[in-house]
Amino acid sequence: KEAETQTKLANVVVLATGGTIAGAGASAANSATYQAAKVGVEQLIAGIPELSKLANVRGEQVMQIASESITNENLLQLGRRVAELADSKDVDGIVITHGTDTLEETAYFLNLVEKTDKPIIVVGSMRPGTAMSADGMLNLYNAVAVASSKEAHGKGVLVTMNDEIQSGRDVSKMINIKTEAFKSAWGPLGMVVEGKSYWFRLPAKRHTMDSEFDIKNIKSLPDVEIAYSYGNVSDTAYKALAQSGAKAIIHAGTGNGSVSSRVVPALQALRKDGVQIIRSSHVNAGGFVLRNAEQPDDKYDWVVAHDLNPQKARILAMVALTKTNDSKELQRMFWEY
Ligand SMILES: NC(=O)C[C@H](N)C(=O)O
Repeated sequence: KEAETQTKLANVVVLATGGTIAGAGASAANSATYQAAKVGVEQLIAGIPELSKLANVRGEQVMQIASESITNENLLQLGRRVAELADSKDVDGIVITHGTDTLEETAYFLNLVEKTDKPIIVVGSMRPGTAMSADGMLNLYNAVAVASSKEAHGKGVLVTMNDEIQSGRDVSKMINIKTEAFKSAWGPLGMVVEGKSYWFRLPAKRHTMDSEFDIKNIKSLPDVEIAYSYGNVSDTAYKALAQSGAKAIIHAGTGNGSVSSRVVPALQALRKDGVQIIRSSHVNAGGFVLRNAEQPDDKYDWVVAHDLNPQKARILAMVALTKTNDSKELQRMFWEY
């Protein structure tokens, strides 16, 4: 009987990349002062014996870094490993443990390029495992629960933090000191409670199986950079980024992705030189940038990022530029993904 239930469990692979979920502090009181990326994947899994009731779980250490240091090469390496595992008949679901600082970028990247309907869950924690009320254990338990569930198939890359199931496309780190850190302007897709998931809505944007992008066809990612806007901003950063080889610049704009009159001439000139200009917004609760609102995008041949924040806009721009450098095509992709 025991053996029978064992064989029915889903096979879930935990790909560990580091972050605070693998962090360690000097004392249990250190919830904010600690070193990220210290604990190995075997130890993370062994720390939660209850996982064995949810799935057959095995771990792989893909890298061991704090996520603020992730590079495009790291993204590609992770993406390729995820694709290999997703292609394997022996794998039913994939969990990626990740630092929270760039978790939203990696989750969105995988959401765009992984051609699978198998569950891919990205998870992190706000406190290291050594701290009182550490959140990593439950977040990881929830990630494995969702990864091993039938209902999570075909819903794109997901993020399980603070008992919520979020779309990897929409979710963003909104605060750096609370365990309730990850939010989406459009709300979570569901909840996971005591190892069971409860769903309320589905992602509307193209992802995974329905995406025109495939990690297997992406050899490298082009240089896309972000320039931040504010009162009295100068055009120095924009020009410098273009000069250093950026193929597209994400304008992390004020409000509705608005552009200072001090910067507009430089952006017009850069576009004429072939650099793609993509207007996003750095407003905290989620921007909503529309074409030809605030700036004449049609006239200047600029692109708008719509509701994608600057760091997510950078991910889509890089992936999109592997296929096209046509601004109209880029804009279509920014509406569809
Ligand atoms: N909470 C965290 O995971 C933060 C850490 N700096 C990281 O992103 O790796």
